[in-house]
Order: sequence, then structure tokens, then C-alpha cells
Amino acid sequence: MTAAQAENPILKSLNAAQRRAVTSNASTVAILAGPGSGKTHTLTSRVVWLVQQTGCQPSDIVVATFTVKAAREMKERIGKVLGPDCERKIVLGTFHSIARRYLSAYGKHIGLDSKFGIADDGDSRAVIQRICKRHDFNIDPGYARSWISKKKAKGPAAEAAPNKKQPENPSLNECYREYQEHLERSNLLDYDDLLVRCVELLREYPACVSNIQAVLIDEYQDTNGIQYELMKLFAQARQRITIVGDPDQSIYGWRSAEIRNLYRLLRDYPDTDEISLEENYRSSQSILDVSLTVIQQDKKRYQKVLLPVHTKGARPVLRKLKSSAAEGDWIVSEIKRAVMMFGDMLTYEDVAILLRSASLSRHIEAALGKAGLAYRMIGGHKFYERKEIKILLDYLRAIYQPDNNDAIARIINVPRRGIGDTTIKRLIEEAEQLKISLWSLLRKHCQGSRKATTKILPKMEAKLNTELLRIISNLQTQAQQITEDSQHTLVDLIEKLLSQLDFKQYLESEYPEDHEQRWQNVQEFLSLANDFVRDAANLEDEMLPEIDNVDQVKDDSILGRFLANVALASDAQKNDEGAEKKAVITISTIHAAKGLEWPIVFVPSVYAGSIPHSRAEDLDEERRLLYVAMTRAQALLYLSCPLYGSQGMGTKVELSPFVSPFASAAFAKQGASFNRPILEGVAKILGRDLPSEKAIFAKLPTMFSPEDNLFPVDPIDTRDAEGQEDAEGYRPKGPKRQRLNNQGYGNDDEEAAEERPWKKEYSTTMEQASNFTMASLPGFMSAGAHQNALSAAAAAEAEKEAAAKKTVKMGTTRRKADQSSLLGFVTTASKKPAAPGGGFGGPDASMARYQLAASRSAARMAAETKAPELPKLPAVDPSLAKHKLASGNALNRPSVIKKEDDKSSKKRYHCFSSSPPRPAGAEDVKEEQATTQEVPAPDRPATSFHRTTFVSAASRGGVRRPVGLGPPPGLDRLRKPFKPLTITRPAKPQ
Ligand SMILES: Nc1ncnc2c1ncn2[C@@H]1O[C@H](COP(=O)(O)OP(=O)(O)OP(=O)(O)O)[C@@H](O)[C@H]1O
Repeated sequence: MTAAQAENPILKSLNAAQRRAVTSNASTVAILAGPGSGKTHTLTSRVVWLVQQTGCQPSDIVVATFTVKAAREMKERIGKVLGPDCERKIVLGTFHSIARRYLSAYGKHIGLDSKFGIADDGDSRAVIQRICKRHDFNIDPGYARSWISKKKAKGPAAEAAPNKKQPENPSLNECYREYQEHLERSNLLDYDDLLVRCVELLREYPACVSNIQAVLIDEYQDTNGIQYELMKLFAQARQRITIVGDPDQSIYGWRSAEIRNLYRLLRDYPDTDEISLEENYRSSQSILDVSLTVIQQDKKRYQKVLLPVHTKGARPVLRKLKSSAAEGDWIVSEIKRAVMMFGDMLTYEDVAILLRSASLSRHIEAALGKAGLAYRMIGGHKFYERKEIKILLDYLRAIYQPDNNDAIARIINVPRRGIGDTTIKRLIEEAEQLKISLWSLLRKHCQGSRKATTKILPKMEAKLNTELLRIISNLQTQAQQITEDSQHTLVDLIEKLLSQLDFKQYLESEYPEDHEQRWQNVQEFLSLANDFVRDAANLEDEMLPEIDNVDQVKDDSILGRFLANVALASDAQKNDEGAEKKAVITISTIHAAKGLEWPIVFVPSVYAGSIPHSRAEDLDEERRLLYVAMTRAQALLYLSCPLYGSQGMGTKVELSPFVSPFASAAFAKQGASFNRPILEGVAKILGRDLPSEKAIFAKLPTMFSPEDNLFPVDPIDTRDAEGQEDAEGYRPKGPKRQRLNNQGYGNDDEEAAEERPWKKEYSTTMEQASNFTMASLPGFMSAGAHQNALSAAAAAEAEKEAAAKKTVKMGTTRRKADQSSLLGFVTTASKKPAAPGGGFGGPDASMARYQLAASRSAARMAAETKAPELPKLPAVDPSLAKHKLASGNALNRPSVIKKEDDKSSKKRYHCFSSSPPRPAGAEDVKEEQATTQEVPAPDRPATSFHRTTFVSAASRGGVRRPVGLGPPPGLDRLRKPFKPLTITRPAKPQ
């Protein structure tokens, strides 16, 4: 690196490999590296470098990202360095949004009406469903939808070539043809069409992109065939491409992402400068190690080196819980514990719960709701999908583009105009038969020029005429004025629409229970439109640069752009934006979490059937999904698995095969003790200031449990051997017992578990007796332990200095001498072997040694004060499970069957004792425990089935009632009408 480069602010924050990638003069640069190695950071820096150092105009750069969220973040990062002006000019967005911009500007050259609308997923599904129904096709509409999408995604060549292996169902082709005809008639493009038509445009009119000097693609591993074509076409003028990607994170196979695109790139651009980034800046060493162990099970994968920059940190956890409900409760308790134990350093915003499928969120949401913790959903229910917002959007679509049959069909009877579903269906069919739009047909009917086939009663016609047609026609005029007259804005238009529909009144009558909330959503929608109008003052940001001799249509309809923005912003939710300001927990699907990171990550439901998903076709892709989820974590990673899943009335599940082979070796069974070295390690990874012990302690609530011990570490399966259940399908046979405490709800049905009336938020010191050690408190360390740690750290520091002296020789070729060729990279194992033991190991930094030494001392200390390990016995003797209380006079206390060998029974009652726990014997403390300090679950206290001695005795007449209490209650009852006695008693911990 030259001296000037060293001073350059763009390059300062980069390591050598990243710098090389940013400054490479090669026309094609491929950066392939593992998660957290700074790929996105490098790509952003390269954009800045190209603008500042090579004289590229921002408007001549195309940057394609995979999600709207990623595009927004990258824009922000670039804007910070280059300023808002430059940032706006860069053509940056998802493939779909970039394609839309080109199609609205130049689409007329390929015969596209520039006012095309976008059919979102819901629209496409509805159209296909109608076609299948009309023709009685024996195909699943969902399958037909993805079949059509795949066909389009593969590009025109694949579309023409028939599938030889599997003969195609002729109905599918027919469905495809009709679907496409429908979209054309309605002047709609679906998501796939945006790409397909853009490819067509750029092939036929390359002049549209003659200005493009550089094309940069993020998350390249998830591009599909058509996106690859598009990338090449965008770059056709200068052939200057930079891609970043990680084959291990390819998780969009179902969307036709093609891992083969990596090979294609190297084949099509043989001079590609190959750069691999090997340092992982995101996660602790233990998180990285265990994630690599998961991904390395895929023997066919592309091997690559990923070295941790951070210290070992807390060991990732694999927690077993009894049921999904218990899993949700445990997650809540662990989040609370972490946030509390780190003082102000961590907030709820630092926590993400990543799910294989959105449907798994029910229990988690219920648990968070019960605990009053705010959360936001990514990939969940979207703001734009709310009923009231959809209605308004459909009206706006109809105003902008009356030929949008689907929008018209959905609003024809909203608010109610007395037009039933059958009539609407007939109208649609009539329009389709006549090959005219629904709007034209309605006009014909209402103008009296068509009457025969559809029996719309005159009254309805009048209503349609005065309401729907009038509203839409009037507002169409106003919509046109928006662009010509600045006095009229999009917000005015929406307000007028609301008043003409009397929308508030409509919501009140239609949704009496939650109309206020819905009206609030409408207000939010208005403010969203207002923001859009304000930003549209910078209309130019969407404009593509003028190119000589190529006509461009100015996309100056604010309404049209607003609607396109809504259709493409499928994962940018308005409610998210609001929530982002507050410290809230994130619940996300793993797919939507791509490219993001959080200090604390939970991955629940790690069982076969969930991940890998029962319907998944590609197991390797499922493994990669788990890998993506795990590598989102910076400091603390938790996986969990219930004994019974939430689907199918709680069927028994097995731990995911992706983790089961090494579960006990690689994971801790419960959350780490947050002692000072662990806290300091996390602070270092996150680059945050750790509050003092005093400050942390001051904020801890009284009776707060500092350990992850509210739930049993090894939950007991209480169902019978065959998993037999009674007729209800879930509740086990046998007498109902009083629940002992809130731990392990596995033998209850899920609902019952969710509706538990009371749940303690803490455990008492006494319950902690067996594991209450000073070392488990944050910050505690004995002087001896501290001394040992200091000397270990000093030794490690010396070692580190010696290692730093070994410098790496730079090669003279494009590729760094110590980096494997990209082809080698994607085909053979790297020269640098993975850390021994499947990725466990690697160089210990001084911090790690310090931590290890410190925690060893702490563990030794703990061992000295630890109560003896007690045999794990069920809280209630199993033989008693079948015991039934006789309804009559069997009021005697059931006799506990004494076990010969139960010598420790006495010890199990220590919860009732105020004496300190007995010291541990000469028990060895393993090295492994030193860092993680697993805490045994508290033993269950004494339990019995007894009814009170008093009742028992009184009913036998064995005890005299004290005089002052009056006559026995039984006598009184005889005189009064019978009133059942109901006591709502919390399930009390005993
Ligand atoms: N040279 C560096 N020095 C310090 N931190 C860095 C460096 N490069 C990247 N980082 C940090 O590492 C983290 C991960 O970076 P980034 O998101 O760019 O990684 P990525 O390779 O794109 O990850 P993924 O593939 O998982 O999306 C970020 O917090 C980033 O700021």
C-alpha cells in the first residue's frame, strides 16, 4: 500500500485483502468470502473508491442488492461518505427496482406502456387460482405459480426448451399462457416479468445502458439465471463488474438462485481478479467454530478459510425444552437475564429470534406478549397487507390504471354495494370472454350499452354508476392534476378518496371492535404518502441519466411511482420503521435475516421437520440456512429444541441432524454464567463500554436469578413409551396432578401451557442453593484467580508479538500469493487447514487466555463451594403417577415408596433449609466447565398429593373443632343451596 493509500479515509478501515479488492484495477473482481468477513463493507467502499478515485459518475454506476433493506442500508453508508447528492444519483436497489426504473424510462421501445402496474404475489396467485378453477385444471395453483416463476427466472432460452426429464403437464402450459395474457390485458408485469422484459430491452436497445461504467452485485450467490443475464447486460459497455458472495450462504434455491452462476462468471470473464477475505469480524471464535462445524458436514461444499478476529467468548448454547410453549418462555427469560446482566450495554434491540418458517413464531410471540416485551417482525404480516390499506391501495391502483381487473374486482363491493361474489365472478368471466377489461365492461353496463349476460339489477347498476365509477373517474382527473399542478398532492387525493368513500364510517360499521386501530393505520398511510411526496421533491433521484439519441419517458406520475414503490417494498415495512426507533426485539425468518447481524441470536425449533424443513428438497440448502442463522450472531448464540413440536398437536420431534452428531461436544446445555470475563469479552466484540459491576448490580431487581436455571436442563418426557395420547390427542392419560411449578409444561397441552395463570419471573436464592456461587455473579473474581489470569495474559501477549513479526509475502500476480485461486477456492480445499477438531481451536488471543485462566480459577472456586452433585431423580416418584385419589374416603396421604438406594433423599429437601449448601467433595472441575460453568437445574422440592390434615381428620371426625369456629361447615351446607366452590389458585412453586 502506498503512503497516500494509507492515509485515504476509505481504506483506513479495511484490512489488506479488503483494500486490494477495493482498489483493484481489474475490470472484473470477484470477492468470495465467509459470513462477517466484510463483503458488504468492501463493496460499499469500492463504490466510494470508484467515484472518488477513478472519476466514475455516480449516475453511471449500478449497484444491485438482494433485499430492499440491504439497498437502504448501503445507500445510507454511501450517502454518509459521498453526500446525499451523489448517493441519490447512483442506480442502487434490488434487481427488481432497477429493472422497473429502466422499463418505465425506456420500456416503450419494446412496446411497453410506461404506465404499467406491478402484480404483486397476491395478485398473481389470485389470477392463477381463477384460471385453474375456470378450466378445472387438476393442478395446485401454488405449484403453477412457482412453476411459471421458475420458467421465467431461467430466462427465455430455458423457457423455449422443453423439459426432457419430466414431461410437462399441458395444463401448466395452458395456465401460463392465459396468465400471461391476463397480465398483458391488465397492463401488469409480475416480479419475474420485470426482469424478463428488462433483459429484452437491454438486449435490443443496448444504448440504454451505454453510460454504465461499473456494475456491483451484493449477495451474488443468490442471483438466478435471469439476474445473471441482467448483470451482464448492464455491464455490456465496459464489462466492469464487481461481485461479492458466499456459496455457503446460498439459500434461495427455491427462487431459482443458481450456485452455478459462480462458475459462469469465471468462465465468461477469465481475467477476473479473485479475492478472498479470511477474517471474520462479526462473531466470537466459539460461534464461528460451531457454525463451521455445521457447514463442514457438507462435503461437497466449497472449502474456505475463515479466521476469527475476536476471542473465544461464551460457548453457544443448545437448550432442550419440554414444549414449544416452554421454549418461548425460556427465550424470554434468557433475553431478560442477558439484558439485565450486561447493564445498559445491551438492549432488547440487540436481540434477534430467527425462525426457519414464520409459522413458528406463535409461541414466541405469545411468550413475549405475556412478558410485555415489544418486538417487530421481519418477513411477517406487512403493513401494506392490512385490509384497510389494501382497499385504499386497490382504489389508487384503479384510479391510476382502471384496466387493472384485479383491483377493480376487489373494490367493486367495498364498501358494500349489494354486489355478491357470484355476480363479480360472472362479470370477470364475461370481461375475459370479451377480452376487454372489467372497467370497460362495467362502463358498458352502466351506460346501458350492454345488458344481456350479466344480471346486474338496475338498483345495483345505479349504485355502481353513482359510487364506484363516479369516484374513480373523478379521482382520475385529480390524479392527473397532481403532476401538473403542485397545489394538488397525493395526500389530497387520498383524503378525497377517504371522504368520498366515507371510509371512517365504513371502518366503524365493518370493524366495530378495532376500527380505531384501523383508522390509525389509515392515518399512518397518509403520513407515509406525505413522506413520499416530500422525498419526491428530489424526483431526479429516480431518473436515469440522459443518453444521446435514446428517448426516455419521464416517469412523472407521483401516483404511479408511489404504487410501484409500495409493490416493491415488500420487505420494508412501515411498522418496522416505527419500531426501529424503540429498543425492540426482532423476530425474523432466517431468509429475511440475510446480511444482518445482532449481538444476541436465538434459533428456536432446531428439530428435524423444522430445519431441515419437512418439505425441503435440498438438504444442503437447509444446512446453509442454519449456518446463515448462526453466523448472524456476534456475541451470544442460542439454539433450542422442544421435545414436542408445535405442529400436529405436539408431535414428538428429534433434534436436527445438522447438530445432533456433535450436540454435546460443541454446545453448552444452558446459558453461560455472565461473569466478568464473559461480559468483558462481549463488550470487546461489540466495541462497547461495559458498565461497572456496581452499576450492573444497582439495577438488578431483587430476587433476580443470575443463571439460566429456571427450566430443567434435561426435560423429562412424561408421555408413555409409545407417545400414546388420549382422545384429545395430547393430554396424557392418568390422573391430573397439581402442577408443581412453572418448569417443563411438556405433558400439558400447549394451550393450557400458554394460559398458565401465574408464572414467577425470578427464582429465590433458596432455590439456587445448590448452585449459588460467588463466581456466578457478574464481576466476581478472587485475587488468586486474577493473578493467574494476568500472568497467562502476559504470556499470551508475548506469543502474539512473536507471531506478528511473521509477515506475509505479497505475490505479483492479480491473486495474492497466499490466497487460493477462486477456481481452486470453489473446487478444492484451501491450503490453510480448518482449525483442528472440525474448526474448533485456532490461535488463542491474549483475551481468550485471560478469560480461560480467569474462569478456571473462578470454576475452581465454585467447585469448592458447590453443593454435591445430586442424583437426578424425578420430583415425584414415577410409580405415583398412576396413583388415583379415591373420590370417597381415600383421604389418607399416599405412602411414598421408599427406595433402598435413595440415600440422598434428605439432601433433596435443602430448599426448606436456611443452612448453606454443603460443600462439594473433591470433585474435578473439567476445563470445559471452566468457561461455561453449567449450572445444574434446581432440584424439585418435596411434593405430595395430600389434602390438608384438617379436612382429612375432620371428615373422619377425628379432630375436635375448636369451640370458637362454630359448627362444622358440612352442617351449614345442608341448610344453604349448594354452590360449587371454585378457587383460582396459582400453580405455586413449592
Ligand atoms: N476491516 C474491518 N475492520 C473491522 N470491522 C470490520 C471490517 N470489515 C468489516 N467489519 C465489520 O464486520 C461486520 C460484518 O461486515 P459485513 O456485514 O460487511 O460482512 P459480510 O461479509 O457482508 O457478512 P454476511 O456475508 O454475513 O452478510 C460489520 O459489523 C462490519 O462493520
